[in-house]
Amino acid sequence: NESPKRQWSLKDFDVGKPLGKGKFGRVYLAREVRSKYIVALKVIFREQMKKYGIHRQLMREMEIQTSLRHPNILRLYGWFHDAERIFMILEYAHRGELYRELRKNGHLSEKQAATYMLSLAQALAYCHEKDVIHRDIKPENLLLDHEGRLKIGDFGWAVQSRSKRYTMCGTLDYLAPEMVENKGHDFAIDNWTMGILCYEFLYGVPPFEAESQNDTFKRIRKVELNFPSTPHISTEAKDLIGRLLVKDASKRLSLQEIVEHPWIIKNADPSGI
Ligand SMILES: Clc1cnc2c(Nc3ccc(N4CCOCC4)cc3)nc(-c3cccnc3)cn12
Repeated sequence: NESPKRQWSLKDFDVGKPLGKGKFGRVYLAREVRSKYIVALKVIFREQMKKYGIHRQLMREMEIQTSLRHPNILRLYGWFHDAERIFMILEYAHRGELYRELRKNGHLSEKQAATYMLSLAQALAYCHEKDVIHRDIKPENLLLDHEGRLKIGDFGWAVQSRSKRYTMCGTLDYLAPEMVENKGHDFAIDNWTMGILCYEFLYGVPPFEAESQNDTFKRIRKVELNFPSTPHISTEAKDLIGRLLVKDASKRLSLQEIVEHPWIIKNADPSGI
């Protein structure tokens, strides 16, 4: 039973400190005045939207994120606008960006990495069931709630479609070969990205990082994957990464196979924490 979509406005919120800057605007801590409920308020300037021509993409993002209900997907409760800004009322992730945790500790334990991989696989399986390809799962878009549970935060590049997509998106390090070679891509794109993320969770750096953009492209195209000797990572973890970072998209492990992989079964905490 849907709560009636009420019309929100800025006067319904006490706006607090900025939480961070996104690409097209800022995110603020805010409290809904009547319920005292804490939310994150993402503010995007119409000027910026026009300049980057992201109006359609933003509307698509909001349609998509509003319709998704999953413990590992950040809720979008609603939105409103005034003359110069669009406001998105988002679930507040109390422990901020997973990125910060990764930078603070250098790399994650195998148990923590496997737990986040399981949460991601379950969230993406849910998205794919609803024909949503996220395409931009990178640490900056991953947030942690008050219990440390992973939340996919930003659906900025998500698309709702079955057809192959051609728009270039994502940070270089996360681009899959089919995107670098500008072939079409589909759901398997998120599986490639999970391989990149798993590697980065365990080693603290993405696998194809290189001095120049060109070198990164070359390493991605050749899937030039090597595992440093430290930190020591289990063979099962390397096996999972090796089965995701596969050039032929049709040969990558499916989300279901990720969930059933021995390394995940052995190390992931099903509670997501
Ligand atoms: Cl959407 C959305 C929902 N919740 C958040 C959030 N939450 C959040 C919580 C806590 C801390 N702090 C915890 C103590 O140490 C200092 C940081 C930061 C962000 N951050 C961002 C964001 C966006 C861009 C850059 N940087 C952060 C977006 N968010």
